[in-house]
Amino acid sequence: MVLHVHDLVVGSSTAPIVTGVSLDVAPGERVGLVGPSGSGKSMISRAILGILPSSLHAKGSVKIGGVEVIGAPDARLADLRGRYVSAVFQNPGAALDPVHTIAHSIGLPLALHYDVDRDEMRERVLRQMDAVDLPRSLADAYPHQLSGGQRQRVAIAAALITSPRLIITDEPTTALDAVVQRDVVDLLVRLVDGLGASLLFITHDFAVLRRATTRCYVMESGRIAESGNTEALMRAPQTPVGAALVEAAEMLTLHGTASDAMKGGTVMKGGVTS
Ligand SMILES: Nc1ncnc2c1ncn2[C@@H]1O[C@H](COP(=O)(O)OP(=O)(O)OP(=O)(O)O)[C@@H](O)[C@H]1O
Repeated sequence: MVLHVHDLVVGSSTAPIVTGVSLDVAPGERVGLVGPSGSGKSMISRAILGILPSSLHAKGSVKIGGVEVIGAPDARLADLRGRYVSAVFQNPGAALDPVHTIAHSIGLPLALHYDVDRDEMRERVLRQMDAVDLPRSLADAYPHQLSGGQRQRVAIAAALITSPRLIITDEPTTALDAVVQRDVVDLLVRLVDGLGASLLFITHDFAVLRRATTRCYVMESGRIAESGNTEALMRAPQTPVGAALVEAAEMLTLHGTASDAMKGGTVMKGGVTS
């Protein structure tokens, strides 16, 4: 297994947040973790990445590529995060450093974890920009000059530049409008499949999950309520929380209209569209 979570408990000294979650992600598999706001999805992703707030603790087992994460020393976790597992979070505007160029942000994981000379770094960054459909002319631009969709492409480029085996995304497209959201999800799926990597896609939105995953776990109040094939679960959810999330997704749609397309294709300085 690329990711094996067994009986994970996350909480503070007074309150449990995640209460005994087990889940698996196989090599090359795209798996969803879906649940209402506050159900504990982000705490699971943080426990997996070893970045829980200091007031919270984790018990149980989280193995990434067979390596136990819970209780592992920080240096080992940092190395694992750089080489084996990457994350893409919501709101890349906040995640990207405003004083650094796009090329710097994309190349940073490579610079931190591998010995790569300047010319090779530039070439790898430019190739990575091609892979996420960002024009090379943006290499020396700054995050504020890009649209939300372009910034999310920068975050994806940075997350994938080290060719990780597992990518964890936590609501990566929530801040984007429908058409840009669909394009970013499709791009992520294409790149993850191209790398032969695995994806754990965290969201509250089944409409997005259907595009991104083949199997999913539904969370409610810190535990897994049900799991199964994403399409099958959407056709026949077995729990009230599953049914409510599917119903909510049916009211939204990822098939954009002409007016969505107008909104999505925001023309940026230099005539670049998102
Ligand atoms: N530092 C913290 N200390 C104590 N409780 C916390 C802390 N951070 C979050 N929580 C609580 O943990 C619960 C789960 O939060 P979490 O962010 O994992 O939910 P989520 O399913 O990801 O929700 P959303 O979709 O809104 O991001 C919430 O009730 C939240 O209030």
